[in-house]
Amino acid sequence: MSEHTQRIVLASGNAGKLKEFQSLLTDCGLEVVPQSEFNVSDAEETGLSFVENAILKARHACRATGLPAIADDSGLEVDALMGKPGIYSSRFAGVEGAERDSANNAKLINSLQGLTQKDRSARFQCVLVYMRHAEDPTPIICQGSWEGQIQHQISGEGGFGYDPLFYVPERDCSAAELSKADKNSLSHRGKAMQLLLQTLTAAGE
Ligand SMILES: O=P(O)(O)OP(=O)(O)OP(=O)(O)OC[C@H]1O[C@@H](n2cnc3c(O)ncnc32)[C@H](O)[C@@H]1O
Ligand SMILES: [Mg+2]
Repeated sequence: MSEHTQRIVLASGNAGKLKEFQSLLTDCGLEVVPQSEFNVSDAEETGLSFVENAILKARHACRATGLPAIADDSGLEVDALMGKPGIYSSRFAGVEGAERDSANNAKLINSLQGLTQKDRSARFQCVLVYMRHAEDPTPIICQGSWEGQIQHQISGEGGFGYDPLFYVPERDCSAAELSKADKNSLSHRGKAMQLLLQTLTAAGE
């Protein structure tokens, strides 16, 4: 990483992700500013993969600000649902705004009714894209995943999204019951961010 602090836009409108990024990026020498501070709107997620959507988000933020951007596209793959909701995780129940996460969780609980623990395997996926400018032909792409199971009921107050339903075998609790630091050390996002920081450091960027 170069000696001066590089301002980078964080191309996400998700407050839960932003909090996690803040702690993942402290002391890394980067000044990461949420896209809301530049009044950047949410990008249209028209891709068919996490990679495509993360690129669309990053490019949209680069274009609007003229700065490098980091974007995250992530989601939950449930084996019993053949990998759904996947890239459509935030749109699973079709509800926007403050009720979105609870509506998605309620729909997931209903979708898996009658299934025992052995049929509830699932994983979070996260793709991070670092784009230097809107026409960057070689964006850095890093991925992380996190294996777990879908609980029958929600538990815990932390995290966001599907965390209250995501059982973490290593800790015998839900992702919403982990401390922030513990979630970051285990999670799909934490793993992808570690890879991204290593790659940026190795490239001297
Ligand atoms: O696109 P941006 O603006 O970043 O915000 P978003 O919430 O729409 O984010 P995504 O399009 O990447 O959708 C990912 C969804 O997957 C879920 N998700 C991703 N990471 C998660 C995590 O760490 N814990 C719980 N749920 C998560 C959550 O419901 C998100 O809304
Ligand atoms: Mg989104």
